[in-house]
Amino acid sequence: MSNHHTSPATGPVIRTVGLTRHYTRNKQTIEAVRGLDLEIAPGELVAFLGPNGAGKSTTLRMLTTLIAPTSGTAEVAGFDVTKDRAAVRRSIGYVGQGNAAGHQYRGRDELLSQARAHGLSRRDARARTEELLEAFDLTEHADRPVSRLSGGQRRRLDVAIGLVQEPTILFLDEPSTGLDPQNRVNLQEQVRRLNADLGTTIVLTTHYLEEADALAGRVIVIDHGRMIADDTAAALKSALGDLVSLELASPDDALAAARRADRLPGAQVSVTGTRVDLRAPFGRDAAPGLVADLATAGTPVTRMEVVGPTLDDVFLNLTGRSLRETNQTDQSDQTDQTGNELEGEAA
Ligand SMILES: Nc1ncnc2c1ncn2[C@@H]1O[C@H](COP(=O)(O)OP(=O)(O)OP(=O)(O)O)[C@@H](O)[C@H]1O
Repeated sequence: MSNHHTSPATGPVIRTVGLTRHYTRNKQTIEAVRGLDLEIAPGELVAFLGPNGAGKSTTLRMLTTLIAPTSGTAEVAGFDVTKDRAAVRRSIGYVGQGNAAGHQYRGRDELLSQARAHGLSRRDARARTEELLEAFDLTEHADRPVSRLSGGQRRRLDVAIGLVQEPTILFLDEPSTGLDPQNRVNLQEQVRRLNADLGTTIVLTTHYLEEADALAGRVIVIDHGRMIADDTAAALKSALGDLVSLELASPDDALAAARRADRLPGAQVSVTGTRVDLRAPFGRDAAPGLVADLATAGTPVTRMEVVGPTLDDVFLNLTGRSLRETNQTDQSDQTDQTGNELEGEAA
């Protein structure tokens, strides 16, 4: 089902073994990333999904050579991120969480000079610039100094700048944070196109479930510095299965129905009053048979609802917490964003 396993002909473009990063804060050790083993093949589109503070940015910053691993190794484009930093940097594009554009410049000029710096002809540079301005809804703001753009407009410009050079491996750290839904969709479209048309390997972080789901490809779920799942969104969801909710005539009937539902392979069953919730792989397919059985047994179902699983259900099942709630309540880790150390000059 999943197509992300390395093909023997090419080998991975990103490989980590036991990749680990600790921080020390107030004499306490924070294990931001704990023993990550990962292989990403050329042309994959991978989303790291996890709540704030899960270790997504730290992983990306190690892979882009901005910070050094505490232990373990990582190779990007065949180069070691600690021994061969310059070579790694030449091979990748990176859009961090901060702002990339110079404040006094105009957005259009920033894009143009980036495009020229990456070797595009004047004509191609102009075409690429206009295309990106259009794609990110920036055309009418393109002649304003960056300092006078809104936060969302600046974020869009950052991502556009990261896309100018069309690198073979592109890292995007929370590219759509701060974007409105329309621009988020535009961005996803750009990312998908880059991946599909040019075969660019793309690794991005997100805490938006919808984004990881929509970009599909491969989703790596990270929590507390560890990889807790790694597959396509579709596979992660289908392994969890559909939620089938049955309404019975009485609580006693509900208990009887639950006992029957419990026999389905892989079923997780709970009863609330007259309602039976059943989560099972292929729950949708099993539901009609179950309903028929219950009718025969004299405990008929009065109402049934089948809901497909979401990635949030997947996260909830793995961690016992909802990713949505985790992101709403766990804002404390956000405060440290600017305190990130930078070892050596930026890429
Ligand atoms: N420079 C730093 N010094 C100390 N602790 C840090 C530093 N950078 C990150 N951390 C801690 O490491 C853990 C992982 O942080 P990281 O930024 O990698 O998470 P994240 O999943 O990217 O979250 P976010 O979505 O908020 O960026 C958090 O507990 C964070 O507070």
